[in-house]
Amino acid sequence: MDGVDYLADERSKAQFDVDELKIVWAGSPHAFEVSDRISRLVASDPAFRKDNRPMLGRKELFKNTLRKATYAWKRIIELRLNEEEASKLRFYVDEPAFTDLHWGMFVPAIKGQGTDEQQQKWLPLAYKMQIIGCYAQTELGHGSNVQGLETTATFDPQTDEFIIHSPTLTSSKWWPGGLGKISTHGVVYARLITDGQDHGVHGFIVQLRSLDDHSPLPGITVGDIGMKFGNGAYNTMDNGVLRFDHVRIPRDQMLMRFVGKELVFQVTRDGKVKQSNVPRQLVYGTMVFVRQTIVADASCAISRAVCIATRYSAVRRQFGSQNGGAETQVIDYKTQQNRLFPLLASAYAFRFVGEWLKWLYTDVTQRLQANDFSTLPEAHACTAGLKSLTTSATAAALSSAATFSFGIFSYTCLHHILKDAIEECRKLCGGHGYLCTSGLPELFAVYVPACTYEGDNIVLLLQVARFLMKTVSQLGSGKKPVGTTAYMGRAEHLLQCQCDVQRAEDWLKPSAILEAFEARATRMSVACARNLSKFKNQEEGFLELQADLVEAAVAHCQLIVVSKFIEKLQQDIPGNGVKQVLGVLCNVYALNILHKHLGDFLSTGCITPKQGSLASEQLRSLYSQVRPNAIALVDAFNYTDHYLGSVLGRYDGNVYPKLYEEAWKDPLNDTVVPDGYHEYIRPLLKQQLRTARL
Ligand SMILES: Cc1cc2nc3c(=O)[nH]c(=O)nc-3n(C[C@H](O)[C@H](O)[C@H](O)COP(=O)(O)OP(=O)(O)OC[C@H]3O[C@@H](n4cnc5c(N)ncnc54)[C@H](O)[C@@H]3O)c2cc1C
Repeated sequence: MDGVDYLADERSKAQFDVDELKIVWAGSPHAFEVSDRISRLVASDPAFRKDNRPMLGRKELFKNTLRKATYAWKRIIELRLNEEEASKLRFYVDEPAFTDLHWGMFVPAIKGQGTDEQQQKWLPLAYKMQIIGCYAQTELGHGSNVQGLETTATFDPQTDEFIIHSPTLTSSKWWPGGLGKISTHGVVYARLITDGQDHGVHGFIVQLRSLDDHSPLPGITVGDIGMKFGNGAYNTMDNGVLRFDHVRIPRDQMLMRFVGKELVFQVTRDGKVKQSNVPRQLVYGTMVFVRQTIVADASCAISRAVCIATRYSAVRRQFGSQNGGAETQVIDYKTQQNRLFPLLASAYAFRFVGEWLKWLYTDVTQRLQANDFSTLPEAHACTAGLKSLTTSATAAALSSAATFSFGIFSYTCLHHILKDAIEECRKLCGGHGYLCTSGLPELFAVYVPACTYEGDNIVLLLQVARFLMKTVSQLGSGKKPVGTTAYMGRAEHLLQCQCDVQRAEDWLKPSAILEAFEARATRMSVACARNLSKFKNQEEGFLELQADLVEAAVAHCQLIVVSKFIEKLQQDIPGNGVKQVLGVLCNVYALNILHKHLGDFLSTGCITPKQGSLASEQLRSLYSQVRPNAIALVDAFNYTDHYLGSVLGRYDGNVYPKLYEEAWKDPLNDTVVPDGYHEYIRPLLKQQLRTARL
C-alpha cells in the first residue's frame, strides 16, 4: 500500500535531530537547500527516468544519455541555474556522460594550464557548450607512466604550427571519456619536439570534429573503444580511441602555463623553449582540485550503497520467530552490524575528509597566487593518497594482510580478503541485492573504475610512499614536516611511546586513538626507510619493498581520515544529539580499522594484544549505540528514491510489492510464451530435434 511508511518505527528510535544532521552532511544550510531543491527537481521530471538503463542496448542507451545531457543543459538555461546548481543537477541526473569530462577535466585543464589569452578564447565557447571538450592523455600503450606517452607535437617554425602525430599503434589515445563520439575538441597530451629536441609531455588544444557536420577533421581517426563492465553503468559514456596523422594546429594552442604573472613554459615564434624556475609540480593545483571531487564522489557512492543496505536490513526478517511473532530484522544480527556499521561510519568519515580537501584546495590556490610553493608536494601526496584510499574502500580491494590491485574479473577469487563497500552492501542484501532493481550491481559497475582513472590507486600510493620516505630522510635535518605529515616531527616520541589503554572505554579518548594511529604510521614508514637504506641502489630497494611501502602509505592515509574526523568533532556542531552520534561513528571508523589492521598495530608494538581485544570489545558496544540511529543516519544523506535507484532502499521500506511489480516489467515477461519456444523448446520437448532448424 502506497503512502505508508514501513520504516516509521525505526525513524522514531533516533536519538538525534536528523534535520540538523542533514545540514552537517550537506556542508551548510545553503548547500542543503540547493541540494534538496535540485534533487527533487530531477526526481520529479520523467525525462530523467533511469530505471530501464540496464535493459537497453548500447546504441539506445547512448542516445538516451545524449538526450538527457542536452535536456539537462536546456533546463539549466531555462531555469537560469548558477554553476553550483547546474553541477548539482548533473550530479542528480546520475548518468555518466560526455558533459562530465567537459566540465570536470576539459574546462579545469584550460583554467589551470592556459594563459589569459587562451582562457579568453576557449572558455566562453566551452561555458556555452558551443564546443565540447575531452581530456586525452592515456594511450593504448601507456597510462600511469605519463612520461612514456608517444604522441608527438613537433614545432614547424615555417608555418608557426605544431604537427600532432601518432607514430605507432600504441600511441593511439585510448580511454578518454566523451572522445569516442561527441567531443569536438580535446586537451591532448603529446611530447613536445622543437628543433629535433624532446621537451617532455605537454597539453595542446586540438579540434577533433567539424563544428558543422561533426565529421572528424582531416588526419583524425576517432571512435568508441567498446562495451565496458556491467549493464547500463559506464556504457553511457563514449570512451574513445584517437589517432593523428600529421594534424596541424596553431602554436597558440599549446597550453602555456602562467601562475600569477609568472610564465612556466612557452615555445616562442622561432621555436625556442622558455621555462621559468617555478616548480613543475604546479600542475598539482589542478590535480588537487580533481582528486578532491573524486573523494567527495567516494562518499556519495558509499553512502548510497549503505543507505540501500541499511534500509533493507531493517525491512528484511529471517529466523528468530517466537510464539508465532515476527522474525528478527537482519539488522539486529551482530554479524550484519559488524559488516554494515563500519561502512556507515566510513561514509561519514569520507564526507568530512572530502570537506577538508575542499579547504586544502583553496589554501593551495591562495598560496600559489602568493608564489608560495612550500606545501605543494605535501598537498599533492595527501590528495593522491586519499583518492586511492577512499575509492578503494568504496569499490575495491586493499586488504590488511596484503595489497592487491583490483581486476574486475578476479574479484571472486580474492573474495575473502576484499573490503569493498558496494559489493559488501550487495551481500548484506542477500539474493535480492543481485537484482538490478536493487541498484547495487549498476552502482558497483559504474564505480569500480574510480580505482583506476585519475591515477591507478597503487601507483598513487607508491607516490605517497616516496614522499613519506623523503620526509623520514629529512627528519634529522631540521626541516620540519608540514601539514598531514606534521606528526612525524614527533617521531622520537612516537617510535617509543606505549599505549596507555587499560579498559575498553579508554579507547573512546581521541588522544588514545590518534597516538596509536600516529605511532603505527611513523613506525611503518621508519621501518621501510631503514630497510631501504640497506640497499646500495635506492631505486632497486624501492622496487623490492613496494608492497611494504604501499602498506605504510595506507597507514598514513588512514591516519589522515581519522584525524580529520576527530577535528570535525572539535568544531561547533549544532543539533540535539548530532555531535554525540557522529562521535560514535568516528570511534567505529577508527576502531574498525584498528581491528582489521591489528597485525600492523601489534607488529610495530604500538599496542599490546590485550589492548587489541579491548578495542574489539569497545567496538561491539558502539554497534549497540549505532543500531537505534541507523535508519536516521542514512536518512540524513537526504537521497531521493530517484537518486538511490533501488527498490530495496526505498524511503518507505515498501520493498516486497515493488519487487514483485518490477519483475513483471522485464521484457522477458512481455509474453507468457517466450520468443524461441517454437524453434527450440518445443522440438526439444517433443523429441523432434532431427527436424528442428537449429
Ligand atoms: C572508466 C575509465 C575512464 C577513463 N577516462 C579517461 C579520460 O577521460 N582521459 C584519459 O586520458 N584517461 C582516462 N582513463 C585512463 C586512466 O586514467 C588510466 O587507465 C589510468 O591512469 C591507469 O593507467 P593504465 O591503464 O596505464 O594502467 P597500468 O599502469 O598499465 O596498470 C596496470 C597494473 O600495473 C600496475 N602498475 C603500473 N605501474 C606500476 C608501478 N610503477 N609499480 C607497481 N605497479 C604498477 C598497476 O597498479 C595496475 O595493477 C580512463 C580509464 C577508465 C577505466
